[in-house]
Amino acid sequence: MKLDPFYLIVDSSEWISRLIPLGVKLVQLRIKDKPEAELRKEIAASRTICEDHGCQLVVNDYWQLAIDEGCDFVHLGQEDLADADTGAIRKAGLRLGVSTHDGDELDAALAACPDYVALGPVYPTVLKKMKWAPQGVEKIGKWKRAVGGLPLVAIGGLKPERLPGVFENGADSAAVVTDITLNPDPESRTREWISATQKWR
Ligand SMILES: Cc1ncc(COP(=O)(O)OP(=O)(O)O)c(N)n1
Ligand SMILES: Cc1nc(C(=O)O)sc1CCOP(=O)(O)O
Ligand SMILES: [Mg+2]
Repeated sequence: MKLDPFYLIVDSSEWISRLIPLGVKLVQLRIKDKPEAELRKEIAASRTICEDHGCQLVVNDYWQLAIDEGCDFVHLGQEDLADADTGAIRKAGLRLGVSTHDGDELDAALAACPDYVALGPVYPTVLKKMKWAPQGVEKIGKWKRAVGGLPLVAIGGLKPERLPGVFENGADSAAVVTDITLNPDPESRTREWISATQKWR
């Protein structure tokens, strides 16, 4: 399986309606702390937009809602992975991505037979407090050797000028939040990301 090299992460269907029509082909809906009814609505609305634009939709955390709404992927962190029914995710035809931050987490992720593995934070991130120091791009090469043919997603502090180092070290896709959502012109920045990743598409 090949992942698009530009992996956008946003926290609402409103962002999805703004940015996906620009040509984004892989997006994660990452919503925290909302009631289930609202989450379900957000996922359903995002799915419709993604389907209309040929974009794959990844749902973070809420694997059952992702199954119910017929999304493409579920992304799970290590704690969510321990609690999730990965058999049900697969049986429903969804693919699975798993976060990793150290060697033990990589072993646990690989044991779940995911469809991609994410490594982060490659650079410092302002989005959330992390208990891991920035990994650096060299760690991407180490991870790629360990995951073999499995797609590897790099995440954390990524910007267009950091992409050559990320891809040259073996990442297959680069995930981004704040470089786009906190940019004064998110639409233009999204277009920049699409063209900056073209060479790896
Ligand atoms: C592509 C990608 N990589 C890593 C994460 C982080 O997932 P997780 O560790 O579950 O943390 P939260 O995003 O839930 O705060 C991700 N979401 N996407
Ligand atoms: C959500 C998330 N997970 C990470 C991990 O290392 O698992 S880093 C991260 C934040 C990514 O946001 P930005 O592109 O703004 O740095
Ligand atoms: Mg999570």
